Amino acid sequence: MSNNENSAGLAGVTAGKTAVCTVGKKGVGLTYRGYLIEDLAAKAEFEEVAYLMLYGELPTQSQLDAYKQRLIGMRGLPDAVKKALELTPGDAHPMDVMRTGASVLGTVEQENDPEAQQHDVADRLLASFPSMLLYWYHFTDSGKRIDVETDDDKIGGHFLHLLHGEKPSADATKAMSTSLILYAEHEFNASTFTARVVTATLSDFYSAVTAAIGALRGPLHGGANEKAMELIQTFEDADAAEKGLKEMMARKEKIMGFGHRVYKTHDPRNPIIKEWSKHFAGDDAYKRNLYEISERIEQVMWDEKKLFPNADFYHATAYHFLGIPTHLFTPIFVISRLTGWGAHIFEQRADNRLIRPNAEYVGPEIRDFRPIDQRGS
Ligand SMILES: CC(=O)SCCNC(=O)CCNC(=O)[C@H](O)C(C)(C)COP(=O)(O)OP(=O)(O)OC[C@H]1O[C@@H](n2cnc3c(N)ncnc32)[C@H](O)[C@@H]1OP(=O)(O)O
Ligand SMILES: O=C([O-])CC(=O)C(=O)O
Repeated sequence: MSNNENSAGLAGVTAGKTAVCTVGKKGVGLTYRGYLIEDLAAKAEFEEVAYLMLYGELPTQSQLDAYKQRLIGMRGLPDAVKKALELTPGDAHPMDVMRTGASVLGTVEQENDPEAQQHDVADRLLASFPSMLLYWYHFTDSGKRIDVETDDDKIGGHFLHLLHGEKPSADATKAMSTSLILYAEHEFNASTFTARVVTATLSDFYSAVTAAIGALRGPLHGGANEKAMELIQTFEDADAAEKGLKEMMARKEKIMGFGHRVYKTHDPRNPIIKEWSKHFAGDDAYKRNLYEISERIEQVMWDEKKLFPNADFYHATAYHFLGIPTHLFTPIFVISRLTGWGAHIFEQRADNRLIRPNAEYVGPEIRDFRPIDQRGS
């Protein structure tokens, strides 16, 4: 491990080894186990990428078919989880619902023998996260207890089916699959590093995942896609966005969905999801306006600050055009990133050492202790 001087936020510090992913490596912006994100997004299904993450190699056709069937069979929720979701308030943030759902499942289907169980636990969470989220969503919205076990073979299609109550179009399913691929993995980002820290204490898979969800929830990480949507919707048109953005920058406000700790000029995931956003905007006046507002924000951010959209920015309008409510955006990131977290949890377990860095002490020198009755009022 290197030990840099100015390492606030561990910026620039190499905190361990991984064979899962490269981020910002010259010439190859993002790779999962050696495969370019552009190839995976264009040519693979999300379930292939999930398999690559969790089992180490791309599946053959028969392995993929079997894997999809396995995931379909793992979508049901135990009664205890349903009851807990029914008791969770409708105004809870859906990321808290994901965290709670994962935690309750971990009490019912405990991981007591990681070596034997860890793949089952990872697949179970992957398969049942959409069920948890949308069971809670419909129950608290309308009191309806939905059947969470559709026969859609793709997780993205299954998600949209549960959300809207009808089978999605092929286009919508493809867009969701691409989105899930883009969000699946990103080296030592804050949530994955959190999962590894928890794992390194020899804790269980569910604890690592619930902690990771907590880290992903914040607007400096996964929560940025929701904040980006809220921002885009505050502007009437592109000109108003330009004016508003400049005022925000004058006030030194952060614009969510822009900038990145590792990428310095662009995020390779952005053009891929931007294309889907543009595709769904089409000629529809309302959607076109939101897309144009987004493009103007992108332009202003580059002209004024040389900051570029990260993976979250155009995910906002892409999801919005798919009819997904804004507060469900970051939970979709959870469904996808579970695969990356899983890969890192397995990798950490295979070559473990407690993660426990030092701190530079900046507090007071040793001083006299005064009993409480001598400290004044
Ligand atoms: C999928 C993901 O998790 S991608 C990241 C999602 N998060 C966001 O979009 C939140 C907005 N972006 C940010 O806050 C940051 O760019 C981060 C958190 C992604 C990276 O943070 P860091 O590497 O610590 O960079 P830091 O926040 O120090 O920014 C460096 C400089 O750029 C500025 N800057 C960075 N991002 C932004 C932004 N989105 N809006 C305005 N200014 C920004 C900072 O104010 C800072 O300026 P200064 O040097 O004048 O103080
Ligand atoms: O790598 C990061 O810091 C954040 C990010 O883009 C991700 O987790 O997808």
